[in-house]
Amino acid sequence: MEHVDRKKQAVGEKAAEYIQDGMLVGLGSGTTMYYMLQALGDRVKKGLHIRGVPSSVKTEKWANEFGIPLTDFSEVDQLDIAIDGADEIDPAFNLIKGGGGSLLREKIVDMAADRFIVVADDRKQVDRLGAFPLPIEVVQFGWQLTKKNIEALGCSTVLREEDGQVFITNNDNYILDCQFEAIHEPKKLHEQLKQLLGVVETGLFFDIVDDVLIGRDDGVEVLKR
Ligand SMILES: O=C[C@H](O)[C@H](O)[C@H](O)COP(=O)(O)O
Repeated sequence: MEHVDRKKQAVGEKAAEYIQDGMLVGLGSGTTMYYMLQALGDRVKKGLHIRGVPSSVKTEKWANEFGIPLTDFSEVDQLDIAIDGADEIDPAFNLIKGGGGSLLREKIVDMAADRFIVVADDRKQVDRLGAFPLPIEVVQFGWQLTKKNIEALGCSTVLREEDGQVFITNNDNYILDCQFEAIHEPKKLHEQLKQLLGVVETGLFFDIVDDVLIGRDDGVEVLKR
């Protein structure tokens, strides 16, 4: 296993310990979450009773493989806890998410939770957001116009592709990866972007994180709001 994967595994396993019997759990997406789901599956096999709401088709598939019982927002409208990965985390616990293209469902799931815990390895900690291109989910129709309107806010954008094909989200939208010089005011930028026709959601998450678990060489560091 690669060094960084060991850190992801350590935080994933630590995060699974936060989940208590009877909880409704928001299940984030990404490679770090894979290890959380694996550890949670082990606890379920040992008798833990929980139900999870997955934030992507891939997370749903992994949860099924690990035997984690699932539900959805037709049955529940509040979650006890959500655990999710991140692409960047600043000192104020603002996040960039969406590197895997799941930002919209993740935001719906994470914001429905009473407590939101982020899991990441130490490469994700930054002083200021923006080195990682900000993923923005846009509707397919007229995406070229939406791209120009986003770029007018001061960034360059790339339409995301995967395996030579345009990447399509679980919600049948596109992702524009937007490189700003630096993101000084995440909330303000998010609000400006949301005004633009064609923008479905941004990968900026703010004001919702409770704890951050960081995987380091010497173990897992727990940062509290
Ligand atoms: O769309 C993907 C999500 O926001 C992920 O949680 C994020 O990209 C982090 O993923 P990973 O743990 O694979 O670095």
